[in-house]
Amino acid sequence: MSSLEEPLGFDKLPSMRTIDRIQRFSSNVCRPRGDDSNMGALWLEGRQCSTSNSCSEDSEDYGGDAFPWRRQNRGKSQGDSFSWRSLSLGRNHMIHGSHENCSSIKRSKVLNGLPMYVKIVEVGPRDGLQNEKNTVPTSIKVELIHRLVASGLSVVEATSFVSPTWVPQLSDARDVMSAVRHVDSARLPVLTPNMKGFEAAMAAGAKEVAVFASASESFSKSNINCGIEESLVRYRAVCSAAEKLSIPVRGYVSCVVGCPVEGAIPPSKVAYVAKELYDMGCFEISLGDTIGVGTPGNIVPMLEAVMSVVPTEKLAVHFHDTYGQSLSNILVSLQMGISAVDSSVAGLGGCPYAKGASGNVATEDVVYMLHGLGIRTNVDMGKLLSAGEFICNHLGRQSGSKTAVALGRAAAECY
Ligand SMILES: CC(C)(COP(=O)([O-])OP(=O)([O-])OC[C@H]1O[C@@H](n2cnc3c(N)ncnc32)[C@H](O)[C@@H]1OP(=O)([O-])[O-])[C@@H](O)C(=O)NCCC(=O)NCCSC(=O)C[C@@](C)(O)CC(=O)[O-]
Repeated sequence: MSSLEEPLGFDKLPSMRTIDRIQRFSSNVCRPRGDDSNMGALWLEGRQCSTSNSCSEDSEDYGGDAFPWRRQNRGKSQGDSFSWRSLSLGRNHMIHGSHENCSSIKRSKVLNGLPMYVKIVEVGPRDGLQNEKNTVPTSIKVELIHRLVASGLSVVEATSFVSPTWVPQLSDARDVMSAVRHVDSARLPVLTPNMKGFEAAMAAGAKEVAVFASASESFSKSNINCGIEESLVRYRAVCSAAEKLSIPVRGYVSCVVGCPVEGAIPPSKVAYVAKELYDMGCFEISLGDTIGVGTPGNIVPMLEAVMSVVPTEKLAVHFHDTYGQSLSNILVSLQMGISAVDSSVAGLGGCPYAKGASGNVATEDVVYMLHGLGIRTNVDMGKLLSAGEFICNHLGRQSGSKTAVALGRAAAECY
């Protein structure tokens, strides 16, 4: 067994003793109801509601030492109640996800440190499609972006201004960006590996960019043809040019727990690269488990190391689901105070330069879990499902989202 295949122990994990107190309310999707038919909704022990209906922690019941990393993600709620929009699955069939309000949420020692709102960064049109063998027409990519934005996602990574030799699938970056540049209801960042990419992105109308470094020297070389230090020099140039134009720059760190060449990556290396990106001006650092080998056992120490040098509210997590660990990794990240999560519609994705990398965690599955936890995302599940169905139909394959498959099956059974 290689070091990547060996899961780490549970000694770093928060206690899950009370997890069995969570009771899931089942739903009958064929029978429209407005009361308790919550798709994925959980009654949580541990959240209390003030008169303003914002959930608060029961700090007395909840010894602060148990989760020393719990911190500031309070007060992100933008509304007064958990109100699920009705989810349309077909002609006459609706799933009502009304969670009523948080007064219905009971107390939980395990789950009450979670944020009230999670920002989802949809990476499907970029990370999701970059590895597709067959060329996806520009018009399909543009339509996908429009559908994802229409579902309520506030950030949709649109494409990459990288070398067309390296990533042929995204060689239409300029045309994609030109077609969506006037979208103003969401942010549409694009990847830029160097100044050439940055300048091309600006010329095409991009208003936000992302740079992507690696915590693995070998992966950096195979992905962007230079080592970590040289990549940081390039990204400093991009950040400096971006600052002059008031363009926000997001920073990625890939291979945060494992590299296809080097194996396990020490948390200190991840922390180093994350801090460099932060110091050069990246407004948010997304920590990518590029090949999906992480478990909460190694994600927790990695996050602890990064959080010691970069503020928690500046961090996002980016998981690939190779070993089916993404949702547990996201949950533990939320418990540690993170409230920005990358995901890809229908679970599309994988890096062409990371052997063995599978799809990103599916946005539908993330939204299902978050809504089940009573966490707001502003995403309309019905519209998200339809965006996933659209791209899967085009690609001629079943969705990689278990939620999409289950809800699709449930809808079909209604006919
Ligand atoms: C970085 C380079 C460009 C270096 O590639 P290089 O071959 O070393 O570049 P070069 O500077 O030697 O130039 C060679 C040619 O490429 C051109 N070139 C140079 N730059 C650009 C550009 N921006 N756009 C278009 N063309 C470009 C340049 O103009 C020149 O053209 P020529 O003169 O020969 O005609 C290349 O390695 C590259 O594009 N790599 C990107 C690979 C990629 O996109 N990988 C997937 C990203 S996913 C990821 O990193 C992980 C993440 C973020 O998803 C998180 C996670 O999952 O964990």
